[in-house]
Amino acid sequence: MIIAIDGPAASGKGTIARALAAHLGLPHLDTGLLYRAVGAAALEAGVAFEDTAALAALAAGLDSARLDAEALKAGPVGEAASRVAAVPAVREKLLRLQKDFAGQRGGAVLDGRDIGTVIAPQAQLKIFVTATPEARAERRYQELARRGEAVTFEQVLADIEMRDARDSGRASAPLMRASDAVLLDNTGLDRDASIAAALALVADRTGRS
Ligand SMILES: Nc1ncnc2c1ncn2[C@@H]1O[C@H](COP(=O)(O)OP(=O)(O)OP(=O)(O)O)[C@@H](O)[C@H]1O
Ligand SMILES: Nc1ccn([C@@H]2O[C@H](COP(=O)(O)O)[C@@H](O)[C@H]2O)c(=O)n1
Repeated sequence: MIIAIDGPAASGKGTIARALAAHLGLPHLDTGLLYRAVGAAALEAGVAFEDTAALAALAAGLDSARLDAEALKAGPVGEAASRVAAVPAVREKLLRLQKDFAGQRGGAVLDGRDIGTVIAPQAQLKIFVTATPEARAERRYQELARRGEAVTFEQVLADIEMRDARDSGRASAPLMRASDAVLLDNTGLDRDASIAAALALVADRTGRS
């Protein structure tokens, strides 16, 4: 069974994806980490976001087995990820890896922006997770504060709104709800309630509880 989870920044899609994967015993891929890794590599190498050939080369050379999720979740990397993710040649280089992960025997859970629309349109269950920008910014602000990053709520909200606009507005595989995706707005739901709502969708769709 393939489960595709998409949604805007800090909506909680990764939290849900991990929980569903653990519950069902399926492998999970946080596809945002791939774009974050390319963005981080571009920042480190001083590659301009306009240099699409160099960005594509960074994506092609990515070692997905050696991603440091903790380091890649740092605030500035998200903005860089969103910039490189708008480059079609970068997306092209990361496509095969994601499609292969989705297509592995037994199934998988993937979360990102284009899983239900591009990576795994054949998924048995698609969930589009969202919440208000303010709720999402508060969650991410608390997370960054716990990590010791010196940011304000306003900065986090501005970053999220800018990223959402870029991710939704780009020509290549924009952030959007697949026509057959179930909408899960978890604005008023805490972490556990959000996971429970997603588990109920799994049970409803597959009969597995
Ligand atoms: N329903 C919820 N209520 C409150 N906090 C939540 C909820 N779901 C997730 N969180 C917390 O919000 C933060 C963002 O969640 P998560 O990383 O799962 O979002 P995401 O959509 O995967 O983010 P990203 O855009 O970085 O991929 C985390 O600190 C997580 O623990
Ligand atoms: N399938 C995806 C996943 C992510 N992106 C881009 O990466 C950025 C960072 O992703 P997070 O999930 O870690 O926030 C995101 O803002 C997107 O630009 C993508 O394009 N497609």
